Amino acid sequence: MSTPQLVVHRDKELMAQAAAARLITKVVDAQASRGYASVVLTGGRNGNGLLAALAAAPARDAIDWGRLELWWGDERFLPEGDPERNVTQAREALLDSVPLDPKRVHAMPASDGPYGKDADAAAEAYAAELAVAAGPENHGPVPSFDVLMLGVGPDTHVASLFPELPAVRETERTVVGVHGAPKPPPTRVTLTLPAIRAAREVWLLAAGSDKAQAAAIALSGAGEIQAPAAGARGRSRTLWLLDSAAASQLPRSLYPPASP
Ligand SMILES: O=C1O[C@H](COP(=O)(O)O)[C@@H](O)[C@H](O)[C@H]1O
Repeated sequence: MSTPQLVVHRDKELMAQAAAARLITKVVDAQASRGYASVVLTGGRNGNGLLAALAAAPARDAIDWGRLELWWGDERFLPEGDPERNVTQAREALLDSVPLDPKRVHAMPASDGPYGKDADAAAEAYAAELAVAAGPENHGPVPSFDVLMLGVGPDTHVASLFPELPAVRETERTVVGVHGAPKPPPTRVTLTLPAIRAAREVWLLAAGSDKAQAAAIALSGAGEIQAPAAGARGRSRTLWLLDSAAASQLPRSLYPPASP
């Protein structure tokens, strides 16, 4: 697993634009070398900000949208089309305005879908979908995602892995249902840390002063059960993309002050 690297931008707008530019390059490179790219999207303000910046970037046309596999790191287990669902927000920010192949858009099940209100069954089904997509060259029952993005909650949660809840302790299953999440809605579906760690690159997005303490805790040696963001690592690269407000409480050893 890789050691976290940090990139700090002036503000959240610049962070979103720079992350969008970085994602375009990553996807174009993967498509050039392998024919397709696979990306895991995150919900939350910073993830949606990145998607909106991508929608506004002229270079977005460099991506072959029909050869992009999209997955989600977590979902709020709500009815299809609910405005609080991560996929609904992603569609609004970007997905509805680009020519994706619907067969390659792997949204997590909704609470009015085939599994009804059973978030555990929905999680099992998503795990099976991931397993089908994983090839023999992959490291286990999930594809080797090119980039897996994660927002970071003020409590250090990533995806729907909240501190101390059973989901963050999962070591076998790749997707689990979450019950009693401290952030609404209480029922969710999430990738687990083993699935997250199958990604080539994991990018953690943190902008705003409400993320400063979480970033400082996760990057200062905290355990992943207490601070799930600390356990989110990519196989080749772990990249924290921050704005200066979110970086404001980092220890100086990690983020030295700018030279005069
Ligand atoms: O509920 C969620 O929250 C986190 C963080 O969101 P933010 O708005 O505080 O940035 C997000 O990463 C996750 O996907 C989402 O379901």
